[in-house]
Amino acid sequence: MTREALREHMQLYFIMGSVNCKEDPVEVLRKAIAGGITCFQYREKGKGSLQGHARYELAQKLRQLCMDAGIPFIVNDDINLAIEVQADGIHVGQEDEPAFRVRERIGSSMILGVSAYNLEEAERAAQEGADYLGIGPIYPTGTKEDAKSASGTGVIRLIHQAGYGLPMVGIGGIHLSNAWEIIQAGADGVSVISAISHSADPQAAASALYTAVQESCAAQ
Ligand SMILES: Cc1ncsc1CCOP(=O)(O)O
Ligand SMILES: C=C1C=NC(C(F)(F)F)=NC1=N
Repeated sequence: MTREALREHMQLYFIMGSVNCKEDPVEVLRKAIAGGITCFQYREKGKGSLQGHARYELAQKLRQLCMDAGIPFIVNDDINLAIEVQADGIHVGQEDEPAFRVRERIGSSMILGVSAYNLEEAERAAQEGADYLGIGPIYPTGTKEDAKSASGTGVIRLIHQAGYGLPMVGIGGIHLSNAWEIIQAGADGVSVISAISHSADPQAAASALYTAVQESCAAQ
């Protein structure tokens, strides 16, 4: 996938695991896709998360939905699972394997996403061959237990101005009311978990977010 195609897919990047949903994760993703998400990450983490065969089974079902919809299916952290289910990509955080080692394992065909909290981490990720960056947490979030303190949109502006040219999304506490600030600061899109996964109507939530991002991009 070209960098520009990937940039397009970063507009509304939904992330979810079974822990983030009250309903059946397969149904939540089906609705989110109907609402217009442009990329999906399977992030099975935290208390009560699925392991082993149950995790593999769910990953396969979610991957099939993404394939049918033509959107990238990214796996968080679990490189073996990503390779096993032939995911389109892997996303790693700063505490995980260093990006350059992950790249050695997955090769150049898989998408490699890397989390960055500040300019220094973004710089290192760019040097180590990341295909996109996830910057955050931008706003306070209750979804990731060990999240660092919310940085605000300044770090997105800083990294955008550094001009690495990598597609990037903001993440952390993003909702319909603040999505425009993420785009206005220079991100190519927004990444959300609870704004969609906790919604009574994931399709409507995704659709509203997608419209908000589209309008913010047009205003840039
Ligand atoms: C995975 C992750 N990384 C930084 S914040 C976060 C959680 C984002 O969840 P939400 O969109 O519900 O705030
Ligand atoms: C911790 C994370 C930070 N950013 C992203 C993404 F939005 F995909 F870039 N995913 C994560 N799991």
